Amino acid sequence: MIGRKIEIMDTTLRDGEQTSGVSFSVSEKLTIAKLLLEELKVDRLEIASARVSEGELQAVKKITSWALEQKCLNKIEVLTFVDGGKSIDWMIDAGAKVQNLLTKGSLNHLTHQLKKTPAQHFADIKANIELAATHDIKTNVYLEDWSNGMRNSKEYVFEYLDFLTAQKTERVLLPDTLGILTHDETFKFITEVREKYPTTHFDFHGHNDYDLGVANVMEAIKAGANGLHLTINGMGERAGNAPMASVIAVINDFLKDVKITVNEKALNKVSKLVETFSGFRIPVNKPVVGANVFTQTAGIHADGDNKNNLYFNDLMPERFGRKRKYALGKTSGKANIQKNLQDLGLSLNDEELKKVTQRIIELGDKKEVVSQEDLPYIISDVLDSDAIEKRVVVENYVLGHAKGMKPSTTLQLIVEGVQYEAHAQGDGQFDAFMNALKKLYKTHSKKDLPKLIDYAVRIPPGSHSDALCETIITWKLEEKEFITRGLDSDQTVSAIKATEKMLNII
Ligand SMILES: CC(=O)SCCNC(=O)CCNC(=O)[C@H](O)C(C)(C)COP(=O)(O)OP(=O)(O)OC[C@H]1O[C@@H](n2cnc3c(N)ncnc32)[C@H](O)[C@@H]1OP(=O)(O)O
Repeated sequence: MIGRKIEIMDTTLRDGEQTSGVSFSVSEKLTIAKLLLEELKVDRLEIASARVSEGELQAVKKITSWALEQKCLNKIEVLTFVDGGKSIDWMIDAGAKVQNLLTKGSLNHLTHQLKKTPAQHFADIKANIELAATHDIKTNVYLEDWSNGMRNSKEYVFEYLDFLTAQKTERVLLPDTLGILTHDETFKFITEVREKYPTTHFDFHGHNDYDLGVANVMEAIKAGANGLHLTINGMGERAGNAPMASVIAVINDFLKDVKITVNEKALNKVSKLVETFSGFRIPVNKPVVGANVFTQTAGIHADGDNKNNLYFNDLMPERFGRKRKYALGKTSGKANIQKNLQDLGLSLNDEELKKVTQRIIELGDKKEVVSQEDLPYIISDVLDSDAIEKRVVVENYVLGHAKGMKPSTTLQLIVEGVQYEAHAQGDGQFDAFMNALKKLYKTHSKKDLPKLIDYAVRIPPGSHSDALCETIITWKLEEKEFITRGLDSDQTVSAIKATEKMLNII
């Protein structure tokens, strides 16, 4: 089995669409189909179940007419039923040329759902395959509930496979329909069918109910499966199917004798598009495609990467069209900040770096997530506050806001070493703060306070986090206007910080 080619069949548009709450539009299905074949370069696509709806028929028509032009109609597959020809009529109308015929792979399903004997079922299947052939439709056959069949009605499964392998079919599709297999059983069952039917093409279709989807797929390949059914982002019925991105990474890194055509660099792009169209959110810790999986959070990791990429593994983000990131927060050390500064083309001396790191850790302690885009604002705020000599310190304050009462502030201010206190009310918390400040100034200083003439609050431009809020205040003293800024996770506090800066520069 050296250099053995494994076919990758993507069933995002069929089984993936069986994710509860997901329904792709006609144009979304066409866009995804094109991307899967042209950029991701999977071998085959299952795009729908027959007879489902008028919208599904229109989507299949659009995809088959595009595939006909591209000369890849043989890569487009539709799940059909043993229904006396109704599905075949639907296929003909839709212009599809490969059916994946859903048949019963366990005696339990055959007896209780179709309520037929094996002989009746085989006769119906034979008729279906022959009818399809007269319309130039090729047939792959699903043995639905095959994994249960292997556990509980193996005699039936082999009787059926004896019959099926004598029919004119392209591939036999072996689903673990209910996601019940362990990796050991998957290996054992696939080995059994492989040994008994050495020339038959077998696909394995794994579900993820026990989170064993990827492990089972790996064992199926080792046992000799010829093809795999996968979905983007692991979408699919119940807990979903084996996820495309993880499986491709596993094959490329651990099953080096297996050949696949999938372009791993396109995985992230396709995953994001499917996420957008389906509304099915990718968990942030989903291997390969999750938002967090290439982010180093711990300071020790960033330090190790600085020294000799000590915390890299083979899953390099660039392989998948992504980039490594270094998170900013409570667990950041100087190395995390350095990595982000390098990216932004900024540099700080050791003392500045220490202060900026401290500020980020403080924000992290308040559960704030700081983005790389916040960094320049934090640096400017830390260095700016540092550059100003602090004659006046806003030492303590209580901001009161209660329904049916006027907002109020008690303020303690230190001016050149002496502490003063005042209480005032206002129209809002900051207004109350300013009124308390005015009282103190009137009593203890000969200076006038500048007039507040503009007050703007914003999330720092470009920031992708909600960690910071910037208040920009324009003041007027005599004829001179000037601006101070305050940065904090709290809006009122950021305004108070801007005010404290003003007090120290007038
Ligand atoms: C493993 C999988 O995920 S298989 C996924 C199969 N795909 C789908 O189910 C697609 C969505 N399904 C549908 O749109 C509908 O169920 C349809 C159009 C297929 C059928 O709809 P309805 O005629 O309303 O039937 P309903 O959904 O109530 O029941 C399914 C029928 O299919 C029968 N059936 C089950 N398996 C098969 C099969 N492999 N071949 C033929 N018929 C089957 C059932 O016995 C039942 O028949 P009954 O009504 O005579 O008892």
